[in-house]
Amino acid sequence: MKNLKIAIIGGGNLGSAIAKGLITADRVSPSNITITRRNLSAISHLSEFGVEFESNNPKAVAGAQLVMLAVKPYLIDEVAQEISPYVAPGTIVVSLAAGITSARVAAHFNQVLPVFCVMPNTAIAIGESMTFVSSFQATKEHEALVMDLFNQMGTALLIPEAQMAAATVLASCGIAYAMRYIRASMEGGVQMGFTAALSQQIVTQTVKGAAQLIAHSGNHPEAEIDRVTTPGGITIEGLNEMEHKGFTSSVIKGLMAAFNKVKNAK
Ligand SMILES: NC(=O)C1=CN([C@@H]2O[C@H](COP(=O)(O)OP(=O)(O)OC[C@H]3O[C@@H](n4cnc5c(N)ncnc54)[C@H](O)[C@@H]3O)[C@@H](O)[C@H]2O)C=CC1
Ligand SMILES: O=C(O)[C@@H]1CCC=N1
Repeated sequence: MKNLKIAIIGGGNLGSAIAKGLITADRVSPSNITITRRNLSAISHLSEFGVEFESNNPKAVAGAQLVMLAVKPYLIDEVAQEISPYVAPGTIVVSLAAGITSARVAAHFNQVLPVFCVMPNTAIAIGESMTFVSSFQATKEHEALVMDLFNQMGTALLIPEAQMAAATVLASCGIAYAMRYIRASMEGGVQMGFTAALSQQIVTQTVKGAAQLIAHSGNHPEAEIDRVTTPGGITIEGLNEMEHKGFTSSVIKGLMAAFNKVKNAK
């Protein structure tokens, strides 16, 4: 794994986060990772990690054993076409583009290649991603390699591609929805008199504790809520007011709006 040569095409938010995650996990040598972007100065901060930079995509993929496509979905066809003649036989192609099928990516290559759709979230930069993987034209060995790679940077699950749209919404977009809850709570904290910085510290630790409680116990969240909620007490006042204002319904409606968007991606 250390010697695996990886090209990351598109050093934006996700591509850079993956580069950092790979290096932090210490399973791939930084010098074996090449990251591309049209404007290289925008990713110069990654030089401290020891990765290679390249503005020429064909050069970056030549010699790579695994190529990650981390450009916006509307650029996937163009980039796959561009690199197709330079990709060595047997190269593993990982598409990170939300809403783009692996068959569509695979069709751009003039040879049969193992293609994976991989959907992480930005916590991949710190090894805490929830990542989904689906495979196309791949062997069990390819699957094991890709799963091993992404399991180094959080938790990876192999799923049928048909579930990828829902997975994208719940985990990849989901990290933004969780952040929005954190921000809302922080604003409440400021209104109650905490500084923004202290409010952030309090809410961050509280949300981390909540996530770890259910992760460790496997309990349903409502069982943990029951432990907090004194009958006729303070917590239930807040919970019920949030529900009167449509908290659960808002979250589900937001998820479904995102789900419809990703299912209709072009
Ligand atoms: N940001 C996220 O949390 C997640 C993003 N994704 C997917 O990852 C992909 C990238 O998303 P982001 O990183 O958010 O976008 P981004 O816009 O931050 O990054 C894309 C990068 O590709 C570069 N680029 C554009 N054309 C290029 C080319 N021809 N050659 C090399 N680089 C080129 C852009 O300059 C940009 O820096 C998208 O397809 C998105 O659906 C998937 C899961 C999560
Ligand atoms: O918002 C987006 O389109 C991308 C896909 C998943 C997370 N970010």
